[in-house]
Amino acid sequence: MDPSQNPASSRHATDILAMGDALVDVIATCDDDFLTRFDLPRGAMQLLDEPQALALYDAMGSAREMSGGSAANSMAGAAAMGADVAFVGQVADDQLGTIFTHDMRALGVKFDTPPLTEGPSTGRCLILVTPDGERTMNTCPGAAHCLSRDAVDEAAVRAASILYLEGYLFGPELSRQAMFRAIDIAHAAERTVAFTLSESVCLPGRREPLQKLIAAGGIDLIFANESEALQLAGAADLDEAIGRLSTQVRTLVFTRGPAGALAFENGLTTEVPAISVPQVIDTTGAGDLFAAGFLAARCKGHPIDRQLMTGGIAAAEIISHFGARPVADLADLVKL
Ligand SMILES: OC[C@H]1O[C@H](O)[C@H](O)[C@@H]1O
Repeated sequence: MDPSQNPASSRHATDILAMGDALVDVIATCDDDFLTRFDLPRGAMQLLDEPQALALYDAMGSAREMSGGSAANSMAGAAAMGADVAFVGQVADDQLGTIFTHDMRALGVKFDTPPLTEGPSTGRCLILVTPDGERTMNTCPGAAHCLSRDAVDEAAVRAASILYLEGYLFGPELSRQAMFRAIDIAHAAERTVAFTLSESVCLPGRREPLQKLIAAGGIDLIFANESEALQLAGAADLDEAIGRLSTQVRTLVFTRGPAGALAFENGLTTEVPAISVPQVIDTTGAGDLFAAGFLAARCKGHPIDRQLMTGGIAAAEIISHFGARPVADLADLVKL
């Protein structure tokens, strides 16, 4: 049995330790013309350098700032649902880094990666939300992509039932090596390694090393949306993707937006419908909060359908307002 599913026999100090981009989100609304005018990739994520980020920031309308980062959002959500969680990510010794650190700790997430004292500033993600609730992300990763192997604390990885890795951080060689080190430590300690895909891991130059890692048994659980799963597996539909990936990964979890979510584990497919919301305000963080709910329920030993449902409830909460950090009482909503 996957040790992450049986808390009684695998009581570790931490439920989940995540590695991901440490970012502060800058969120503004815009119309579709704005995206066209600035040639922004609607519904996707692109990387910006510092001058590009400053130029886009100047052009954006009034914005609100809040801590973000995909895996960091997941840990914030999992903590809110009662999981004991930790985060490894790189900030700089600056104001945004202080804000990010404060927010993580205030939410109960253990976050001890020392800030960079020289080099790039703390990363930020300029997010534009169109009237249909779709988010377009423009990330200036800054310090986040300076995360190195030294930031991985062996004892902290060993102390967690699940190591949760974010696809965005798999791009730069430096942080990819940090992830490899964490995977080695986690597997030597017989922990579960979960990986959330992002569209960026499907880029040439990233997809191949990820496929190699998967083929070598480096990942036990994958989270993906439908399009990421098809691209990674080189498949035409989800059944084909499951057929290919399930020989290499023990648990596959696919989110399908309004069509719900499904998991493939132990030869069985489990599907759940999406939770409907009165209005989709901002889809930022939907996948992050889905993973948070799924893992929080898994760590409490709930069955796979409850894990999927919990992910769906958390995702529904996050798309009902601006920003990728929960505002409602998630613990009360999911009642784990
Ligand atoms: O998944 C959403 C997150 O991705 C980006 O990394 C942003 O920080 C945002 O909060």
